[in-house]
Formats: sequence, structure tokens, C-alpha cells
Amino acid sequence: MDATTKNPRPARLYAGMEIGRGPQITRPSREKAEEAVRTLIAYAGDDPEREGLRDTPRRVTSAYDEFFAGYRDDPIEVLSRTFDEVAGYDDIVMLRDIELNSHCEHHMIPFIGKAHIAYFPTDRVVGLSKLARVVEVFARRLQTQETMTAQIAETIDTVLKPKGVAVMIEAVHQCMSIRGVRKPNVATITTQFTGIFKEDPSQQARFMMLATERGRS
Ligand SMILES: Nc1nc2c(ncn2[C@@H]2O[C@H](COP(=O)(O)OP(=O)(O)OP(=O)(O)O)[C@@H](O)[C@H]2O)c(=O)[nH]1
Ligand SMILES: [Zn+2]
Repeated sequence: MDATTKNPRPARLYAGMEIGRGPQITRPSREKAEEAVRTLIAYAGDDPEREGLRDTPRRVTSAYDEFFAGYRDDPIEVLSRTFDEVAGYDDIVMLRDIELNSHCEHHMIPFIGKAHIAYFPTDRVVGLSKLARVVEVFARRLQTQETMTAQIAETIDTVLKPKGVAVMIEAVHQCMSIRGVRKPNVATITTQFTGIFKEDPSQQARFMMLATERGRS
């Protein structure tokens, strides 16, 4: 790529904590977490000491370690290993259908769906799996879909400084399906665009077409 195709925007500061590691808090002990699960079992109306439930606090706490592992990872570090430009390639790189499981911060109930990510590299490209890893880090926190979409775009934009980033997430929120309003299978769609995807309608339309085209396998 020659100088005229380089990113014209100035370097931007990280958006504080929002795109780095999770907040610095003192984590309670595992014992305390298991005790809290016992309390919730009793709140639900069952006996935490009965045989079938005796190991449940340990299992739930272990599941929390998996669901919320993203608080202990730094998405900026995930993207820090980059490669020199791929000779002769001068177009968008897109990952479609990255499956994601997250938990809404209002009810701590799963929302499940897919992310589609494109970026237009300037000098450096990143390993493809790293984009999916960034999704994974943010998904494994308590989230709103809007925040997660913005965080993914901001992280890629900040670290790789590409000509533009596009992120689309489509997900079904179980908090709307199995409780509350009880409308199952409602797709919530969020998008975030930076650089050329924001400024150039044809690039944005191209991304949307690639992300949503029907009849694909
Ligand atoms: N914008 C946004 N809202 C979400 C997301 N996940 C869950 N919600 C919504 O968060 C809202 C919380 O509303 P509240 O009125 O405080 O809580 P609630 O009484 O449990 O609401 P209901 O779900 O309507 O029963 C609900 O409307 C949820 O649908 C998300 O990712 N983004
Ligand atoms: Zn919810």
C-alpha cells in the first residue's frame, strides 16, 4: 500500500477501561460464591442440602469461571501480535458468523447469536482467530449487546488503526424469551462502523450485503 492509502485519522486514545481488562475489583472467595448459590437455591424454594443439589454450588461457581472468563483477559493484548501486510492484498477482511454466548447485565441470563466483523487493513494484518478471540473476551462478561458491539469495533480500531471497522451482532436474548415479555426468537441486531464503513455508504452496503446475504450455506 502506498502512503495515500494510509489511515488519515490521528491515533486515538484507548477508551479507558472499556476496551481493556475488566474493572479492578476484589473477587470474593470461591467459598463465598458457593454460599451465595446455596442462598439462591433456597430462595428458589428447594433444599440446598438434598443429595441432587449438594454439588450444585460448586458446579455453578465453576460455570461462572467459564461464563465470565473475559474479565481476566485483555482484548488489546489479544490483537497485539500482527503481521506485515499481505503483498498485493488491498481490500476488506471479513469474518462472518462468529458464534457468541454472552449474558445480559440486567438479568444475567444468556443471549446467544453471531458476530460479523470486517476491517480494512492499512500496514498490518492480524491473525484471523484473534478477531474471534476479541469477540470471546467481551462476550464473556456481563454485557448489553450495544456495548459489546461498540467495544469490539473500538478495540480493533484502536489497536490495528485500519481504514475502517464494521461490526454487526445478531442475537436472541433469553431474558425476552423465557421470562418477562416472553417473545421467543426475536432477533436483536446492532451495528457499529468506523472509518470508511462509516463515511462511505457503498462500503457499508457491501458489508451489510456480505453479512446478511440469504441463501448462503
Ligand atoms: N438495550 C438493551 N436492553 C437489554 C439488553 N439485554 C436486556 N435488555 C433489556 O433490559 C431491560 C431491563 O428493563 P427493566 O424494566 O429494568 O427490567 P425488567 O422489569 O426485568 O424488564 P422486562 O424484561 O421488560 O420484564 C429489558 O427491557 C430487557 O429487554 C441489551 O443487550 N440491550
Ligand atoms: Zn436481560
